[in-house]
Amino acid sequence: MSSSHPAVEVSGLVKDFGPVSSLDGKMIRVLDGVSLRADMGSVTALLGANGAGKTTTLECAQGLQKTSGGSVRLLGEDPWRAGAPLRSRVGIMLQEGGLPPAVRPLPLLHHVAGMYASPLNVEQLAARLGIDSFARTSVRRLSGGQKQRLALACALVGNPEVLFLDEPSAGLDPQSRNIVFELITELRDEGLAIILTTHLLDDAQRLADYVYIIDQGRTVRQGTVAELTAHTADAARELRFEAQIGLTLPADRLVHLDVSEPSPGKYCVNGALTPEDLAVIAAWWAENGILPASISLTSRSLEDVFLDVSGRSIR
Ligand SMILES: Nc1ncnc2c1ncn2[C@@H]1O[C@H](COP(=O)(O)OP(=O)(O)OP(=O)(O)O)[C@@H](O)[C@H]1O
Repeated sequence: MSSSHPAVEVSGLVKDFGPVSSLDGKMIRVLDGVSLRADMGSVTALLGANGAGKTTTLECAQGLQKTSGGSVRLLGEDPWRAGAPLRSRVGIMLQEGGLPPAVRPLPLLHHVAGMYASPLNVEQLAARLGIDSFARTSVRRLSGGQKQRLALACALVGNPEVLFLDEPSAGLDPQSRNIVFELITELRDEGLAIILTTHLLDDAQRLADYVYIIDQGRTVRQGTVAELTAHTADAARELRFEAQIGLTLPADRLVHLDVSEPSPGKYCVNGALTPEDLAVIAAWWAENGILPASISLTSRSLEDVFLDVSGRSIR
């Protein structure tokens, strides 16, 4: 497996679509300077809201879309000009799946496997992804989550070095999601480069070694999940607890924090909480004979980072 190049290197990527009739025939710029790098043996996530430009970035990196500017390298080559040898080293799972409706899963997987020099064992892969349980059903009758698992198997069966996954957890129930996530982690540990898109912060948080936040066609923040969530200057935490309705919290002793009762009996203290603040709150509970029904303390999440950089929630 070659590791002399990054698996994917995108620099200043620009993509225009059009001409668009509703814009008087003008072009529309959907990517305006996306840069990223994905390494072998790592999971790289492109995280962003619907329409941010994640799929278009992947398609340019895969050579499925011609770029309008900037540069793209896939395993050291220009993917738009590259031929079959490069494509055989790359697995792609598109968002729509692109599966032929009339075939059954196992013949389809055998067919795809037959196009590669050293494919994975079809039966083992099918068993691993639970595809054997719906092996006799034609693609058109599969549920969304079943199609998703089959599309993942099709992307994998050629034994690729680089795997692109567009929204891999879309439509999966929690059990299938765990199976797919375990497989992705295992493939990463075996040395594959995995590049995935997601608008689910939890997916990025659970899977990604490195995250690029894409917003309005630009890379706006990048780093490991730990780096992105650990800006000391704004290391926010949130304390939530449930108790009697209508309590007045000691806001005068917590002046640097945001103290609220967002819904009756549910209290929230937000901001750069210190151990001393927690002691103040615990003392106030004791003084007033309050035993909360539930307490939670959470750290700054990727969601907060996304809010910071884009000014809005990802959902
Ligand atoms: N062929 C096209 N012609 C015109 N505009 C397009 C075309 N393909 C995508 N776009 C626009 O480009 C923008 C980015 O789309 P893209 O699919 O890359 O976003 P995304 O981040 O993957 O979103 P999602 O999470 O919804 O899949 C959107 O505004 C979309 O409408």
